[in-house]
Amino acid sequence: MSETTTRRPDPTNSTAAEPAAAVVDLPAAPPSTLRRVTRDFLRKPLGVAAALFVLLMLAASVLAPWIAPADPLLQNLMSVKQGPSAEHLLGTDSLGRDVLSRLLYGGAESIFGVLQALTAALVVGVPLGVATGYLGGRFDKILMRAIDIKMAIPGIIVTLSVLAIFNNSMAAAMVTFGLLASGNIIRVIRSTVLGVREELYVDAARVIGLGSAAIIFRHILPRTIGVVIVQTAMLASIALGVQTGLAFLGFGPPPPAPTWGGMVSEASGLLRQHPWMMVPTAGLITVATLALGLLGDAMRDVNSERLGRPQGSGRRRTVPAAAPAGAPDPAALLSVRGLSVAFDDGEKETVVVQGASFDIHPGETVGLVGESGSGKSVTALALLGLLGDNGRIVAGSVHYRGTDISAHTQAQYRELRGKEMALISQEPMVALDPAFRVGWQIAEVVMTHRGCTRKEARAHVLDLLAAVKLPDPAKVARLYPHQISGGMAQRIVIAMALAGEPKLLIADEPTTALDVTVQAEILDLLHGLQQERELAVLFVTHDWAVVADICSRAVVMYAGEIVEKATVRQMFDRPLHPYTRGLLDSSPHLARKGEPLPTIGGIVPPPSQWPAGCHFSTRCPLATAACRAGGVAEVGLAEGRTSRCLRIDELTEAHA
Ligand SMILES: Nc1ncnc2c1ncn2[C@@H]1O[C@H](COP(=O)(O)OP(=O)(O)OP(=O)(O)O)[C@@H](O)[C@H]1O
Repeated sequence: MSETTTRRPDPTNSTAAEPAAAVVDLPAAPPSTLRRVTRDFLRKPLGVAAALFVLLMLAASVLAPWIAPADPLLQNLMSVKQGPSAEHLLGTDSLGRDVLSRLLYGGAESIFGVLQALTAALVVGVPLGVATGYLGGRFDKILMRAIDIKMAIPGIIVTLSVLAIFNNSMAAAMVTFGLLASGNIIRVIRSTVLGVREELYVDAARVIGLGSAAIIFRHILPRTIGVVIVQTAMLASIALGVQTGLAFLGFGPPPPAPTWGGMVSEASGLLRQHPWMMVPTAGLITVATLALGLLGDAMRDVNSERLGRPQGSGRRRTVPAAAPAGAPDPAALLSVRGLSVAFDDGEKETVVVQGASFDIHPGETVGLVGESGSGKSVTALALLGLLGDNGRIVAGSVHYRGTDISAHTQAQYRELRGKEMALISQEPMVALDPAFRVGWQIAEVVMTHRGCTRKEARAHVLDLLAAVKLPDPAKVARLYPHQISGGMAQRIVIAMALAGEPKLLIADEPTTALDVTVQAEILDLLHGLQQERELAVLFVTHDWAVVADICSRAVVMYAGEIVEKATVRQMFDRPLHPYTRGLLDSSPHLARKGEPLPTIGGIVPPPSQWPAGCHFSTRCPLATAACRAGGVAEVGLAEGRTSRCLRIDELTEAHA
């Protein structure tokens, strides 16, 4: 077996002060988020110009009583309908009132109307959009149907009815407009949240035991900010149009009070005799609308640059059978019996893991091995209650420290995840939220599970970063995920997994995404941590070299079923299932020099195409008609081994 192990640096050569190959050149500590956002925004000239205009407009409206050159109501019949002059920079109207002063005073009314609409739309739209996207299910269905119905009702009729009921109140009209517009906001935010909640860092947050509220506030809401900003800017420009339109029609403050819409209305009446008046009034509204749109675009771009593009993990894929469950092993930390998992694709439920039984004892490392599509990850996620909305355990039990957790609610799983069991995933980068410094992300887990203060959490974070052999923990803690390498990211994910001091680690191909040298370092690290902390580990892998390196027992899975269980030595010496034998023979680490690498012909059938008999029968060189006739049970063998093969006697004899 020693020939099969990978050659790795000796972990004993690494010290916290001078970690061997783990040492990486750390980038300089990043500027603060606000500084980066400001710097990125200042690089967008149109956005800056729009922001300046909007700020100027707001300031001018607020400061109108102090900066307006004249009283907006003061009439001067001696100088009516005048063009721009030194005395009246934007001319006068039909009663000789100063147009600039009236525009300055009228701005407050328009801006106030826009704010009323935005407040109503955002207060209703953002929480409902986030809740419906995150929770899904019946709440989502009912809300979406309600929005469909609301969309079918003409908004103008509703607004005019409200104006009639509320005595032409502009405030009532703008709030109504905001409420009507909230439907769009709900939809747009919902679709963003639907994408974000599938991200692995959200799963990772669930794994570490964060509740829904914490996940929404810390991980979902920040990702919706860009959308909210764009929607707010778009809505502000539409609301400005609605407010000025209603004022144009004569709603809102009656004359002689200045309003932008009222001034455009007056200008349109004077179009032939005094066309100039239309220029500053309609021009201001047009430029204000344009500026709000450009500002929204620039802020959206800055936000998406800051957060990075949403990283689809591609982990989710589309998908009743049950196996009898035996008694759990009371000595095991985790005892799985007859576990079947199914996914619902909206039309039918498909079983993807069937009748899986295995145990993990305290301090033991068990390898879960098989080709891609065998059901390894689904089994691992089922143990953690992370099957998502369309997956469920349809049969069997999962006993953790003597308690069956297979029917746990998400609230109950949250108590376990992070504190008792933790997950290290395949893709460390996507398990980290790109918006936050890594130190903060680890501190969040520490505070959640250890109930300590921020200051205490900071000390724990540095200890954890040192435990995963990262040089200069204080500097690493200040980095953002995009500033670290894959190997560092995996060390940080491991530190997060250890933050709650779990007893069971589930490592789902934690080295697959890393290059070979880094893989070896991470394996060393995991092995060292497992020994130091006496952790039980379920190591999901397709790599026999990894199994040989760090596992004491192996569980082999094929097409949703466990086909063989044995100690690693037994399995390497005497595989008792044709699939295990085929897998071992085709392992590059076991290849004989000069001989072509044997392969198992064909591919793992998808769950919908599992054969009626032994699942491996379509690829098995030993399969007979009996193998294809019906399901094959798992048989217990000597030395605690099991195999799911009808020809087990011949296989045993062949090895004798
Ligand atoms: N969310 C899902 N919905 C429907 N089917 C799924 C879902 N997740 C996994 N499956 C299906 O379950 C089967 C087992 O997938 P799983 O990811 O557990 O395999 P695996 O052995 O871990 O493979 P890999 O090494 O590629 O991750 C596959 O056929 C897969 O398509």
